[in-house]
Amino acid sequence: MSGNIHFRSPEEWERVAKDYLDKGAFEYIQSGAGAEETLLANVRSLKKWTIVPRVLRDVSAIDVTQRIVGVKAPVPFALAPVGFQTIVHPQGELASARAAAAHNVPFIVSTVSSYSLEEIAEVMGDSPRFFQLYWPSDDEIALSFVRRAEENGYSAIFVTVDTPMLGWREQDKQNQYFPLRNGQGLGNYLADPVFLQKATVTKTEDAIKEVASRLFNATLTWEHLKWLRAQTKLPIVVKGIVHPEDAKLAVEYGADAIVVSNHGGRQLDGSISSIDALPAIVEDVKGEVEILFDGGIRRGTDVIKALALGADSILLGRLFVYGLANGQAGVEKVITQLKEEVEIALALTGETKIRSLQSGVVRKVTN
Ligand SMILES: Cc1cc2nc3c(=O)[nH]c(=O)nc-3n(C[C@H](O)[C@H](O)[C@H](O)COP(=O)(O)O)c2cc1C
Ligand SMILES: O=C(O)C(=O)c1ccccc1
Repeated sequence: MSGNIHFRSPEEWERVAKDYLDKGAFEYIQSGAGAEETLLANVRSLKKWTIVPRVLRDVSAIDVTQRIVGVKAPVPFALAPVGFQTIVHPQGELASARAAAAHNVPFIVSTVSSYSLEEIAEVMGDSPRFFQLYWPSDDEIALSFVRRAEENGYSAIFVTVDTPMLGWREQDKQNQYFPLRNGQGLGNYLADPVFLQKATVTKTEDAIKEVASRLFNATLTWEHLKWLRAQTKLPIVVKGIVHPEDAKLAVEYGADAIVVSNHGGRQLDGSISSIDALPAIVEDVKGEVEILFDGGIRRGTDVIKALALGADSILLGRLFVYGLANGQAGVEKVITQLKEEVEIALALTGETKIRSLQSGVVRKVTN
């Protein structure tokens, strides 16, 4: 149910979230790394791409369904993996997962979710879901996460590769705001038999230390991906690619899909905007691997631009997180609003199907 939340623009969703949340939590979500050049560039570069619509093409029957990593979805977007969702709403991932399930929109559970992947699966029934792996410093724990995902109906593993360590987050340092340090985002670790066997956790403080020391793995290479490929039959999605050479390597190492993403400008500041990274990657690997896209998507027209430039589907990050300030109803409203907006934008572009969108309908302005 979307409750009785009335229409809100993306800017309003953000403003409402800002009103609801305390400063540390809101800025943790909103901010980017360093001087926030990349955070801004994600949004600004999307605005530089313009749509050049076609007319008189009978757009009376619109179909925005799309396959997303093996799932037939009613919309060409899914909810991105976002950790620590209880900093936004007490129901956290349970609320956003229920919202996704209500509309059959794929939901991606982060390794640092506040609720465990088992708890989230339970509220989702048979609705589509994927698991995002922050590969821990211990391969046995990594494998245990993957097995739990397999056993609980997650139908793909997203391996995030742009985070061998956390980016330089000035806002969070100023606010001294680190959700992990407050004991958030431990859901998957605290429910993991292999982790519990290896770590001494008698109180929350110990748990935080034990997780923090294992959470990221700066030794990862493409060989790890090869190893994972041999361990699971689930599709593997490599999240966090912006260089075409890495897109080719992802194909070579057996990825089924990639996410063209710079982590919403939260990792390497000064790195290329997602939309500017997309065309070269599409040119090199389109057709060999499914291409997902995220970064700066706030409106239906942004979705159309990224799809026209060759993305197969989109992940929503902050947009749905701002909706979550209003719980499940807020996330549902974000989903239904964006769906309608995508339908209208597709028709007004002069197309009736997502897969008919071609790069000929977009042009980059240079001024
Ligand atoms: C608060 C927050 C937490 C995030 N946590 C994760 C995470 O746990 N794993 C991950 O792969 N990406 C994470 N991301 C990145 C998103 O999956 C996505 O790439 C990004 O938000 C897309 O940009 P957008 O917010 O402009 O849509 C997070 C992003 C935000 C804003
Ligand atoms: O905030 C993030 O973007 C994120 O992905 C993350 C993951 C683990 C710990 C801290 C941040």
